[in-house]
Amino acid sequence: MFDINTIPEIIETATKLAIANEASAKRAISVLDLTSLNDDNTIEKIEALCQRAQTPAGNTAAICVYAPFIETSWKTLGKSGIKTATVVNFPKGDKAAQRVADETADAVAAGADEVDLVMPYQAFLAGDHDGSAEVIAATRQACGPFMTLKVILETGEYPDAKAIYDAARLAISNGANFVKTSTGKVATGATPEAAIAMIAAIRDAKAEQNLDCGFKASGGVRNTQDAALYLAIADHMMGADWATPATFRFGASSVLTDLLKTCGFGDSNTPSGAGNY
Ligand SMILES: O=C[C@H](O)COP(=O)(O)O
Repeated sequence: MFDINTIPEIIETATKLAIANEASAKRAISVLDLTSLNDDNTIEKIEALCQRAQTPAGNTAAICVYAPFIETSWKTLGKSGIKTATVVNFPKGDKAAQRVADETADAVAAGADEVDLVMPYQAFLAGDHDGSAEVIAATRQACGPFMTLKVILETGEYPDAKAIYDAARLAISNGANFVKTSTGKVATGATPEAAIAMIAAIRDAKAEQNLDCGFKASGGVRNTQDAALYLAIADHMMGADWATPATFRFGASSVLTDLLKTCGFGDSNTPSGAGNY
């Protein structure tokens, strides 16, 4: 069972373990969902994003785009092996279950490999756990059994780490393949405290329910040092070989520039004027 009092100790240990070097930058690139969720996206910008995901330090795990760009993404990514992720019920998490299921079915039909769902966090925080579970389960069903479903908790809006832990347990029980911290659209994105609560939920769901789930840190992950700290938290809590693209992701729009710089590539892989799609 999760003990909230262990958080400072875990952060202290992980901070000592976190090293912002080339190895951790390369590892972060391999688990990165390179994200562009801006209102001014265009086909050309998403094509450039897909090119950028194929970096001189290795491919990212996925790109994450709004639904109208799913087809552009998978066509541009071709046989690179990089997945196309999209978002549903985004960013407020306030749509009815049937509407979210329809949105998900459309994303699947358009060729998305992965769906990032905003859980009805406001309803959850108001005590409506059944309503939240219904939306997650409906999305799981629309995805089918094999598609990767990431459930965004929007942890910056929660009163404490215990509420984050409880929301993560609810998401995992209802079919999440990943629990993800944030949309990037509210003031507070990923934090080490939220990561620890969510990874504790992942660990407990495995031990108590034999359910497998991964973790995605998103929102405000800006540099190699940030990435190294989240990887060190996962290594410390789950073991050094746990975090792979199947279990761990970063969702970030701008971290790639610093990760490449750490790998010695400067801005050479950054198209002019880009860096924050
Ligand atoms: O899912 C990822 C977030 O939308 C990206 O947030 P960011 O722009 O703070 O990196």
